[in-house]
Amino acid sequence: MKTRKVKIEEAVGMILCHDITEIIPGEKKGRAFGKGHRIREEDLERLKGLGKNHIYVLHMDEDDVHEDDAGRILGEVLAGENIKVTEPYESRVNLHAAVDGLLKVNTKALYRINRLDDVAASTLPNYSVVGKGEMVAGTKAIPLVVKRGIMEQVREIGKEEGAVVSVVPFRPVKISLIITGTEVYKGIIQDAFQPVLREKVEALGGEVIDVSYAPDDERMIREKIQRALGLGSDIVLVSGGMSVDPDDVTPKAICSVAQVVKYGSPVLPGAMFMMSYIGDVAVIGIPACGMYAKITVFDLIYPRIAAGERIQKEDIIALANGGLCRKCESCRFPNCSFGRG
Ligand SMILES: Nc1nc2c(c(=O)[nH]1)N[C@H]1C(S)=C(S)[C@@H](COP(=O)(O)OP(=O)(O)OC[C@H]3O[C@@H](n4cnc5c(N)ncnc54)[C@H](O)[C@@H]3O)O[C@H]1N2
Ligand code: MOO
Repeated sequence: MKTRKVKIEEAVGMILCHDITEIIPGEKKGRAFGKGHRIREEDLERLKGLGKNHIYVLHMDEDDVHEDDAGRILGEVLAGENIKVTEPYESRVNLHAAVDGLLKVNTKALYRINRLDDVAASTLPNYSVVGKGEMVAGTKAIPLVVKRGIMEQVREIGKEEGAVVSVVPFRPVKISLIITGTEVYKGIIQDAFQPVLREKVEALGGEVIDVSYAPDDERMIREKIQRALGLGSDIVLVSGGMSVDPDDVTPKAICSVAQVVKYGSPVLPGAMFMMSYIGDVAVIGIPACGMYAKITVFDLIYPRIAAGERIQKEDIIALANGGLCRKCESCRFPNCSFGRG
């Protein structure tokens, strides 16, 4: 890239080769003059007001890519399924969710792109629940022109690793709720679990097809799980009785019919969580914190299952970093560090 510095008085009639930005603190940040603008006599006062006594006139070499074109290439490479890309502004391109769903970030590709000089890309955290239209990633060039070779490497990473961001829509899953606890079963206390779980699954498009109650009895809980399977459930949620009391028999009941992925999660709240499967049906043991804490491990794992992911042991272990809830007075999840390691 060759640049020539000229006094603005001498620049009248010349083509501006870069944007000039105007910032009025607290009021606006915007383009005062765009790339390609021919400097006119009447522009001089405004340019001086922006602190510009000189402008750069650019000569771009064959192997230079203008920042806006670099932004376009980055957007193209980053965008996967259900992503819409904006036009560049000062090289920045934003990527938006085209549907409601689960954001998937290809972190390896993201890191490889960011290891290159002169380009940057950032995303919302992997596995965020996003709404249609929401911005999920942004990307831009750092200098005014980027070497073609760098942009070729960006494209190469895209070819090797695939897209960086995509949104997977939630499946219309069928859910059975099994609420355990002798005190609830006998009507000594009112069930407070069902409304919490129902709201969370319905928010992501799930349908509660059955709700049943069981006392702290291993055999009866097992029978309820088997019954839920017979009803064609995609997901079975079993609440309560997940801890260490002699009456806490839910883990045993789940173990007796399902393949356990993991009992215990490095997430607080949610330590007594159990993830298991019977074939493709996810059977999840949810400790009582899932009822009284606003957000638990369930809120981190459930959206992934609803989006069709099969949860592995490593997925649960990986939640440890960022798995500690700050217990803010007023919960701001997902705009906080919980589950964002
Ligand atoms: N000695 C220890 N005690 C506890 C531990 C521990 O490690 N050592 N872990 C704690 C953690 S962490 C959690 S979380 C809870 C897990 O509780 P459970 O899943 O076993 O829940 P329950 O014992 O069945 O019930 C606790 C509490 O909540 C009420 N409950 C349960 N289900 C309902 C419902 N559907 N509606 C309304 N209320 C419900 C129940 O009556 C109890 O009062 O364990 C800690 N303890
Ligand atoms: O399962 Mo308890 O998990 O931490 O509040």
